[in-house]
Amino acid sequence: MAYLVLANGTIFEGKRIGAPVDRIGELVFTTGMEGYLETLTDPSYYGQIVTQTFPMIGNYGVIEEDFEGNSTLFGYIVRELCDTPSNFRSAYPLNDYLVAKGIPGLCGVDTREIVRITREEGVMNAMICDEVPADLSAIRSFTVKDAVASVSSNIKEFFPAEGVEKCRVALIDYGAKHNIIRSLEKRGCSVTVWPSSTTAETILESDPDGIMLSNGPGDPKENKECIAQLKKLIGKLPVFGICLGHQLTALALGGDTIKLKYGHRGGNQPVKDLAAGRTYITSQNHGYAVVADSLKGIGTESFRNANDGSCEGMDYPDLKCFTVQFHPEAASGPRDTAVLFDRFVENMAGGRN
Ligand SMILES: NC(=O)CC[C@H](N)C(=O)O
Repeated sequence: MAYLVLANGTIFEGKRIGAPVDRIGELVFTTGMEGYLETLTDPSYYGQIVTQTFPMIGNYGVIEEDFEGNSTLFGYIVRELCDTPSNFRSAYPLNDYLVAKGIPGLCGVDTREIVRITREEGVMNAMICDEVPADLSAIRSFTVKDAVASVSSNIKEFFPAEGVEKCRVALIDYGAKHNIIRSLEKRGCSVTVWPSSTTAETILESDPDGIMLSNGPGDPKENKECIAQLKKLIGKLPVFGICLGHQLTALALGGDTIKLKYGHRGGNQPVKDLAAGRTYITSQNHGYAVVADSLKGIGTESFRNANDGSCEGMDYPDLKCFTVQFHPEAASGPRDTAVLFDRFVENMAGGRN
């Protein structure tokens, strides 16, 4: 028996999976019904213990081609872990992956109850452990720190366009999912991935046609240096920001972000396109949101979450910049908003500011 101990004192009993280590993290849940490999390899989960609400995980094993990045999450909680995967693409069972990556987890946990508590009380810290600690202060005081620096690449990397090169994109890697790169390559863009610590001057010297700002982990406000660099980039070239990239753009332009009660994670988040009046079902993974009102006169809210009314996108037409909170690259989840990559390519093909 092992335990998941929540900061509010609730204790769940379960069976160990993955690496046999104790770990504290921020406990979150994802409602994705598939895509556990993409979840496990999305760098935006750095510092978090992820609970899967879908009751059986691991039944199609591990397929490395589906990975979105490095595994940086701190823990993994499932109702039932399948150790007899059946899929022609599966290379090995999921537990082998968790062990190899040093990710501790629990199975046999009532994940519905975790969701109920998190929805009622808000997101909180928790610990995966073999023995319940007498004092919960270490759990309560944990915070996710230096998240972006911990997951961003240290080196510049180049990915050629598929077919004829139409545009050259500079992608700032705050913890980018691979499918952002693939979505651009497919549309005739070559992509240079830059570490998050790169200066605006270095990026501008490389003479790209546009700048893509990736997703990434942690509190957007922590990234003071990245925000300072963005202030020098926005307005110079077409910009497209996703998730953390959306939040950092808002902060760079003088706007504000807030922490949501329990965030949006999964492949079934309804988002309304405010100009077109239609709603898309989107893939999401975030705990913070932009305060649209804080950007009055600077940008307009383009998308809004149909469940809780939080901001899901901003347009800054004068700056040839647009950003979204959800994930148009999907992986996993619905691909309905992939058309936003086409909009970015059109902005780049239309010339520079
Ligand atoms: N996927 C992301 O980019 C997440 C952004 C940010 N870390 C948040 O949780 O809101």
